Amino acid sequence: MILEVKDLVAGYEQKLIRNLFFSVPEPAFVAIIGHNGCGKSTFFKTFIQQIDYSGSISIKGQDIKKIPNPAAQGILAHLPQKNVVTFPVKVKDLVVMGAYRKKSFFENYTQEDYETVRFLLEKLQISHLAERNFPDLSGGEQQMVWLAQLMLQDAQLCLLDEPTQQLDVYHKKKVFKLLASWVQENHKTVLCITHDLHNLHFMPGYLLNLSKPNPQLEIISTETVAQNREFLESAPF
Ligand SMILES: Nc1ncnc2c1ncn2[C@@H]1O[C@H](COP(=O)(O)OP(=O)(O)OP(=O)(O)O)[C@@H](O)[C@H]1O
Repeated sequence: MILEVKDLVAGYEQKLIRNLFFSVPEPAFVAIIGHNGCGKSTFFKTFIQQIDYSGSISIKGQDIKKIPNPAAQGILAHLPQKNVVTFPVKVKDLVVMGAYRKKSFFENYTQEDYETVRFLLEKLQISHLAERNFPDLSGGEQQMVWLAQLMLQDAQLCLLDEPTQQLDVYHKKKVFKLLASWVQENHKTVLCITHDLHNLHFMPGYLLNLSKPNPQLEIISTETVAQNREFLESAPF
C-alpha cells in the first residue's frame, strides 16, 4: 500500500475527522473534496504533524510519525493553500529550491539543477516567467511556480491544498492533466484538495468527500462526481 489511513481522529474542540479509514493501493490521484470548513486542510495537517491526532497514517507500510523528516527524505511534499514570499527572488531561483533535500547545507545549486528547472518550467508552459521577480507575479502565475517547485521536490506523496484555486479555466484544466501525468508517468501519489469538481471527470483516480458522514474512497467516474456534486450542493449542515 502506498498510503494507509487507519482510524484517524483529528480536529479542534470539534473533531472534524472522525474514524477515517482508507487505503491507496498504488500511486494514484486522490481528490479531497468537501464543504468549506469540513476539515480538508486539517486532514493535511495530520500528515505534517501540525495537529495532534489519534489513529495512524502509513506510507509504504511505515508510520509517518516514525519517519524522521519525511520531506527531507523525499517521502512527503506539502503545498499549502497560502504561501507568501515578500522578498525579491527570481522565479527560477525560487523553483530551484525544490531541490534542497538533495543538497548538503552549504552546497550550491548546480547547472544541472537549473536545467531541471528549465525543463519543468517548460512542462508547465511558464518558461517566460523564469527571470521575473516572484512577488510581482499574479496569484495564478505564482500558483504555477509553486507547482514547478513541488515537482522538483520529487516526493512520493504530494499534498496539494487547492493548487488551482486562483487559476483561469484553461490553466485549471492544464494543471489537472499535468497531475494525472505526474501520477501515471512518474508514479507519484497526489492528494489534492479541490472545489473544481467539473475538472475531475477525466481524472483517473479516486475522490474522498470529507463532508460525508463516513467518507470512503470512491473511484472517479461521471456518476460519482455527479453524485458528490449533488451532495455538496445541498446544505452542509
Ligand atoms: N487552529 C485552529 N483552531 C481552532 N479551529 C480551527 C483552527 N484551524 C482551523 N480551524 C477550524 O476548523 C475548521 C476546518 O478548517 P479547515 O481549514 O480544515 O477547513 P477546509 O475543509 O480546508 O475548508 P476550506 O474549503 O474553506 O479551505 C474550520 O471551521 C476552521 O475555522
